[in-house]
Amino acid sequence: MRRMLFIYNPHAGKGYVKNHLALIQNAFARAGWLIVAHPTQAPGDAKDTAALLGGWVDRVVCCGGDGTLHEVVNGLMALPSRPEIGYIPTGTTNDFARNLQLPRSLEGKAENAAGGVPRPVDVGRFNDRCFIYVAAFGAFTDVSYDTPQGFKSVFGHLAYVLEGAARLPSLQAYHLQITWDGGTVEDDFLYGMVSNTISVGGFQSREQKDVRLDDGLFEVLLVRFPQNPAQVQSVLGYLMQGGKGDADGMVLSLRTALLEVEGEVPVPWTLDGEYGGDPQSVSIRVERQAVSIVYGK
Ligand SMILES: Nc1ncnc2c1ncn2[C@@H]1O[C@H](COP(=O)(O)OP(=O)(O)OP(=O)(O)O)[C@@H](O)[C@H]1O
Repeated sequence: MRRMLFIYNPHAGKGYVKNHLALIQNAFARAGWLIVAHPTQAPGDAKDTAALLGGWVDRVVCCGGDGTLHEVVNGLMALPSRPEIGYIPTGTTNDFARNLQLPRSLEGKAENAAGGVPRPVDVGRFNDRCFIYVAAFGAFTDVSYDTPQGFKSVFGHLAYVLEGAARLPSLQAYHLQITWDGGTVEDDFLYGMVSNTISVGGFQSREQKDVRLDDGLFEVLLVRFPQNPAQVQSVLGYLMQGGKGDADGMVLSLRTALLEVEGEVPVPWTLDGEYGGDPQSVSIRVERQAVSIVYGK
């Protein structure tokens, strides 16, 4: 019998999954899986459990938000041989899940996690950690990990928006030297993002429109720090038009398998919406097709 490890965060989103565990596990059993279920007990538990038991199962089904998926991927990346990943998004934002064209109903999602086709997906290596869909620094990147989970659960997306507005005056410039496969740039930056996803927080850059999750390349968006009102307008216009154009040279967008970021001071990053530390130098490498995720028709 094929073995499945079912890791779920009972608090993700509004704790929605707690009332639907029988439906989900029934779909797994119907598809012939032997199930070991583990509700996460604390931050870090999904990663530890995936690393501890991942080598013993054929598939790990992760149920929660982007943070839980991030942890499961980090746990599995520590293994020499990795089981397939099924994903049932039940978090507040579920940004990454938008890439997977999952069925709308929870039962459909569970059936997909149990019976769908595994497809290769690239993983980003960020110094000694991994990320599945985004690593970012600068404006607003602290919002997703700075919001207490309880608050976020009740007010959902509204929390992100309110926290973001409260932080508008505290925008900071980061002086960075950034090197990628095809060039290098040194400047003051407002925001930077390395991603493997069609959108982040609902925003889509030009490169993200035709993303492939398994091409060995991540999309990079770098926004220079605006030095005068005209540049502020250019950046705002870019954001409001949903990532069209290059904002009069204020925005750089490219694709690469490697990105090195050198700061003059420590720079706080977020990885998949979780706090990623504040390293002064960062090396990001794409590990092509490092995991298999079950999705698509
Ligand atoms: N039992 C637990 N108690 C407290 N925190 C937990 C527990 N289990 C998991 N976590 C942590 O909760 C954080 C958020 O989880 P998750 O991403 O699944 O849900 P979410 O925040 O509702 O969704 P999203 O990330 O999509 O906004 C993760 O960093 C995870 O480590």
